[in-house]
Amino acid sequence: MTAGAPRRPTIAVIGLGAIGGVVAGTLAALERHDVTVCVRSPIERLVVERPQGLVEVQPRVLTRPEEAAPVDWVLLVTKVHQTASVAPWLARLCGPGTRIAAMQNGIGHEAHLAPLVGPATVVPTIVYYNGERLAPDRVRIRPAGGYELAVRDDAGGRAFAELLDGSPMRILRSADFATLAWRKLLLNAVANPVTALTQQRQAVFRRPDIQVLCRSILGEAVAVGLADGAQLAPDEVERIMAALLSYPPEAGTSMYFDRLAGRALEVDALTGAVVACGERHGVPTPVNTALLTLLRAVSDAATG
Ligand SMILES: NC(=O)C1=CN([C@@H]2O[C@H](COP(=O)(O)OP(=O)(O)OC[C@H]3O[C@@H](n4cnc5c(N)ncnc54)[C@H](OP(=O)(O)O)[C@@H]3O)[C@@H](O)[C@H]2O)C=CC1
Ligand SMILES: CC(C)(CO)C(=O)C(=O)O
Repeated sequence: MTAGAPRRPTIAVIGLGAIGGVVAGTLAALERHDVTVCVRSPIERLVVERPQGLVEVQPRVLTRPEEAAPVDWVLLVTKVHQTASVAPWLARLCGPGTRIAAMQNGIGHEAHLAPLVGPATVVPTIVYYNGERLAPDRVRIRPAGGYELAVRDDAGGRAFAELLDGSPMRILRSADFATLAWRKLLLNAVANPVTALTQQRQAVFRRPDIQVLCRSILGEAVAVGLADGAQLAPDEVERIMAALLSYPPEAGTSMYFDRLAGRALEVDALTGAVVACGERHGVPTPVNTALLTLLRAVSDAATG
């Protein structure tokens, strides 16, 4: 750094998979930040395939938490069931001024993360783009809908959005983040289980019989969301169906790729969250409960 030049924001990305790889590559390509990736296996470079063209970057790579020091931003981009395993990274990277963008599907991340982040502030972030990991050092983004990301319209959310200023990422700032988080959970309640259980990419949602199933999953989940305080619309089921069908047919889902690879599924944070919330509010969820049972059996067999 030259004398007098402003200090570059420091950003550590934990979870260099489909979503983390895209955001790490996008941030590093801006050349405004010091981007570090925290990984289990080192990489030489990171390539992001975007509709705007390829980006190739060489972020700083750390493989051991002991090498890490507090940063301005941590981007937490593991699956939710992997969060506990990154506690040693969080312990080293989080200081009083650190903000943590929780770029994970599901709801309630501030509460889940509170025991792990010490004095740092959690900034929940919704991810709409579809990511696919093609190799440990290569990812692809498939955008869908009007935005790639959404944040709360508060100081933390706005600061996160500023990190990506000048990039192709379109970021929604919302005064009703809780409702957006529920809408994203509704999308995941159909997209992820159906692709994982059928082992088919999102083309499967073009089938009329699958659409009937999706509407029953969503009918229950919308009732749960409303009971939980989300401001969902009277035609919410159809809105989510339209959002689902806005993804390209060749897109997978995060759970589909885990199923293909024989990894544990992020089931408790998604279908599990709908069922657990339904139980709390006394809203029956028989279809989602059946999916939960099937997904847990698949996931347990994979890790067994
Ligand atoms: N994929 C998608 O299209 C979308 C995903 N999401 C959400 O984003 C989040 C991330 O999903 P996605 O990117 O698909 O997941 P991936 O499985 O592609 O990536 C997860 C990454 O976390 C890493 N990781 C896990 N545990 C550790 C650890 N202890 N130390 C270091 N690294 C670790 C994995 O590393 P390793 O390779 O070593 O296992 C992997 O690189 C999830 O909550 C998902 O639901 C949201 C929107 C879309
Ligand atoms: C909405 C969707 C399906 C986009 O990829 C997703 O969030 C996921 O794959 O987990």
